[in-house]
Amino acid sequence: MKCLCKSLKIFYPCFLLLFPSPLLLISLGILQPLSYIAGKKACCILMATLGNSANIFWHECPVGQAERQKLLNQKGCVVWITGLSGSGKSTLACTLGRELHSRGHLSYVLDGDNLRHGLNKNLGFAPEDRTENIRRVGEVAKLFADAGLICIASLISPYRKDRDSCRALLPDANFIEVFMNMPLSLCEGRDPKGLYKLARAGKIKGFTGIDDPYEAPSNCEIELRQINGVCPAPSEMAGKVVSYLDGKGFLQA
Ligand SMILES: Nc1ncnc2c1ncn2[C@@H]1O[C@H](COP(=O)(O)OS(=O)(=O)O)[C@@H](OP(=O)(O)O)[C@H]1O
Ligand SMILES: Nc1ncnc2c1ncn2[C@@H]1O[C@H](COP(=O)(O)OP(=O)(O)O)[C@@H](O)[C@H]1O
Repeated sequence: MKCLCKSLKIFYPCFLLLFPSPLLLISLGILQPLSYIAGKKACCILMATLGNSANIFWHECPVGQAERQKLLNQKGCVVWITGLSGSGKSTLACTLGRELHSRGHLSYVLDGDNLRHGLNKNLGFAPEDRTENIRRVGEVAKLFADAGLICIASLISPYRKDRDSCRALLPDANFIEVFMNMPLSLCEGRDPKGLYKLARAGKIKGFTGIDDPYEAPSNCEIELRQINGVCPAPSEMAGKVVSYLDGKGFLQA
């Protein structure tokens, strides 16, 4: 075996030099597969140029998502709550987090307002800033799901293409979009932070629902709305999400 590996070590690079495949030639400079055989193990290192980074390598760790999920007895996923300011996103996120916790499930809330105090404090509310905000949170949510957690993201996330980009980061079933379909009049009537009042007075520019668009989802998994003009209690809405997660098998490994 050792002898075979030694021969491969010598002959494999020579073979590639003498007979480079068209695919290898095309990929040179963009993606360079470097294979080596050592002892009984064969591993493949991918060197890539991604975004603005060159010469970066993916390092695979021995403990994977499946093992973490088994440890936690649940499946990692992202519950993405979208809706107007004042529609009840944060309330639902926290109620859901509490409910999952009481059932013995590990979740984590990524709230737009809170993240803007740290990770996203260099971003404002111009369209490109909102897009970057959602992109970052989408990537963080993906990591939490990979860690095996039920990640609850609650952000206005007003643009459909940005939410769809976050969805595309995960296997489709693992991104559960929850639309807080509450009328603007209800949200504005609540106005717990007085922001709608300021927006109506022209003191805040580009406020979602007033002078910046909110694009309602067209393919969400869960839609929450008023029933006979009454908004369901947060616990009722959280219950719907828990039932969905349970039904799809996320609450077991
Ligand atoms: N111009 C403008 N438009 C909308 N919202 C505004 C704006 N300025 C400040 N705020 C406050 O910021 C909170 C929304 O942050 P998000 O990160 O969720 O927004 S976004 O997804 O990037 O659009 C939002 O919090 P919620 O009310 O919890 O939604 C507001 O309190
Ligand atoms: N299901 C609900 N029924 C009644 N009031 C609610 C409900 N959900 C949230 N609220 C109230 O509405 C206001 C806005 O809720 P919040 O969760 O902060 O919304 P968002 O995060 O979308 O801005 C808060 O004062 C909250 O107490």
